[in-house]
Amino acid sequence: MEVAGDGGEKPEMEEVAGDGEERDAGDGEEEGNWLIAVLSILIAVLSLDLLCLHAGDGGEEGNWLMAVLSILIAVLSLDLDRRAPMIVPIRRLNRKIKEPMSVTRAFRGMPSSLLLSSKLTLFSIITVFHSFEFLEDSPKVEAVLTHLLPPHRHITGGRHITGDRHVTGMFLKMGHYAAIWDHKAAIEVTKDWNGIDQVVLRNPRGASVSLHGGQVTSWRNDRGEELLFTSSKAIFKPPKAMRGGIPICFPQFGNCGSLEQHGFARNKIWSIDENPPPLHPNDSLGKSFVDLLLKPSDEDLKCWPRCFEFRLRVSLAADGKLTLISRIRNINGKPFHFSFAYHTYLSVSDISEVRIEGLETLDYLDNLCQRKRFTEQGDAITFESEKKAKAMLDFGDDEYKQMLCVDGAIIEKPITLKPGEEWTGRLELGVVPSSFCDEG
Ligand SMILES: O=P(O)(O)OC[C@H]1O[C@H](O)[C@H](O)[C@@H](O)[C@@H]1O
Repeated sequence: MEVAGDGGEKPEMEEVAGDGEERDAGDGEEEGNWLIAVLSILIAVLSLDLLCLHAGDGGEEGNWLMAVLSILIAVLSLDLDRRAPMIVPIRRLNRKIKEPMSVTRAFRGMPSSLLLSSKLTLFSIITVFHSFEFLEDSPKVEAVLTHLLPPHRHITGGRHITGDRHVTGMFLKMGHYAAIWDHKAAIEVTKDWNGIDQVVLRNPRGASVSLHGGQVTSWRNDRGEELLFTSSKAIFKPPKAMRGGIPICFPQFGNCGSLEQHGFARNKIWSIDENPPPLHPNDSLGKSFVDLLLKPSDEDLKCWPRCFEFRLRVSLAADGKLTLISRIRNINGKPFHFSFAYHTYLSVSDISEVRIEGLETLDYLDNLCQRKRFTEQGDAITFESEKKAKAMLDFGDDEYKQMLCVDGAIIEKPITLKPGEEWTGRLELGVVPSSFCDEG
């Protein structure tokens, strides 16, 4: 498998050419148009036939109308193959929004007759994008400590408090690195500890993602140092997710629902999606990445009867930034709700030196206090002890000192997806020079 920017994947940029651009015949969409055209010609012939049969008996007006309309539809459908005029307004519309291609290209491969109804989907995607972003700035936080850590903040050193809280962060920065660009970005499929396929991203630092759970198990800096935590007591046996890396919690976070703890996605075998709906070119070019797919099995449908497709892109940029993009789609049936988390186990050298900034004044639910709601008062969260490690089989008694979870999550107010709608949630992890290190 090859990566974009390395000659392997057709650059997605080609798809964003000008509004009047002609589309390639043979891009897969013409099948629907041809079908409509052939059906329309058939109706036209039938109408003309009826016209002959009933000539003079007063019913021919309706038949003429149908024949003319069918011919018109046939001509339009054939024309769609050449110019796809219905796609143009959607492209124009997308120009006005932030992420045009991620939405426009989601329409590819659909018969043109469905494009109009897809516009509704377009808006719901945007709404979801916005509501997801809204949470970052909202002083009234709906989820448990939902916030985007602002750039140039650091995680290191500080004051001490105790807690087991859910902290959500979409961009987390820490430590120090020097950037080196390596054009030999590539991915490689190997086996994980259980013989299950895992994808290794090399760009030039490394990251690994197992098809078991779609779980990122490793993310390294340019010195080969591991940035994600894995417990020395981790159990590497399905069906449980191993303790470490970035397990995906879906369709439920924690035990707030009828499903198993953190939902079933982290315990399932995902597949590699060779032909995913495209994302923005910036999400591909110059990065090594893999697209994974999870669809419900018959067994999943018994405990959670919702028709969904969960696409996960894991990508590694040349500067070492790790990005996870989840796209969850309701493919038919009834609306459904879900909660979600990237359960990000970060490796830290000493938890007593860790300091999380950027969450002040936000609300949180404290798991160690029966999920009571509090408002964060301090200028940073720090840790002085813990209360759960000893009770956890797959976690060393003292390992809490080397581990910190800061999750991008939707917890308190689940996402609702109507049929055809898609939700996207993005997690970006980067390493930046710490101001604390600089001061040192
Ligand atoms: O043990 P797991 O099912 O993997 O859950 C791991 C952890 O997930 C969340 O962070 C919960 O708040 C913790 O209470 C729980 O211990």
